[in-house]
Amino acid sequence: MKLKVCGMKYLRNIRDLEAQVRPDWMGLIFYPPSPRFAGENADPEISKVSMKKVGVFVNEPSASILQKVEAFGLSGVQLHGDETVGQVQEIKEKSGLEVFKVFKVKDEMLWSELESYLPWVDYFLFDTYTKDHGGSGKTFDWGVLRDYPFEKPFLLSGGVDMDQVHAISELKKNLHQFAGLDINSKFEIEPGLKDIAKVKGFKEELKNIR
Ligand SMILES: O=C(O)c1ccccc1NCC(=O)[C@H](O)[C@H](O)COP(=O)(O)O
Repeated sequence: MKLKVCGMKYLRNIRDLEAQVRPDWMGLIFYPPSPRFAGENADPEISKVSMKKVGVFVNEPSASILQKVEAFGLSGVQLHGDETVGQVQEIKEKSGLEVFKVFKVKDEMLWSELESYLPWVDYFLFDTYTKDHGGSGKTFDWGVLRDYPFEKPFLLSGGVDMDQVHAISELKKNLHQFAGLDINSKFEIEPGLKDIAKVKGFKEELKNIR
C-alpha cells in the first residue's frame, strides 16, 4: 500500500520523515485558513527535499498553483476543493505532474460525476466531507466505496489512524483500485508537526497488506 503523509510544515520534521519513513509522498498545504498552511514563512530548504512533495490546494487559481509548483519543487498537485474538470485538465497539461483530485464523501457518491475527470488525474482521493475542506480527523463510511466503478487508483483519507489497519486490510481485499492511504491529523503532535515514530509504525503495518 502507498502512503502519503499530509500536512507537513516544518523543515526538521520533514527531514526526520524523509530519513526515518520515506513515504511515497508528503503533502504541503497551500490553503491559508488551515493550521497546517505551509505557504508563509516556509523554509526555502523545503524545496530541496528529495521526497515527492504534493501541494494541496483548495479552489486556488491555476496561475497561483503553478507558481507554488515552481517555488517548492512540487512533484504533484492535490486539488482539494470544487475544481472543475477544465481546471484539472489545465493543471495536468501545464504542469505534467501527478494530479490527485479529491472528492469529499458525505453519505453517498454519485460516481458518474467523477467520470469526466478520469483522463486528467493520476489518483482520486476520498476524504470526509467537512466545511473546513480537510484535516478534520473524521472518518466517513468506507462502505460507500464498495461500488467504486473505475479502474483509476484511489487513496483513502479522513481520520485514518493506527487502529484501522484491520479495516483497511479488509477493504483492500475487495477493492484492487484501493492504492494507499493519506494520513494527517491522527499522527500529529500539533497541527503540522508529525509524530515520526507513529508514522513509521503505521508504514510497517501497511507492509503486511496486499
Ligand atoms: O489538513 C488540512 O488542514 C487541510 C485543510 C484544507 C484542505 C485539505 C487539508 N488536508 C489535506 C489532506 O489531504 C488530509 O490528509 C485529509 O484531509 C485528511 O486529514 P485527516 O482527517 O486529519 O486525517
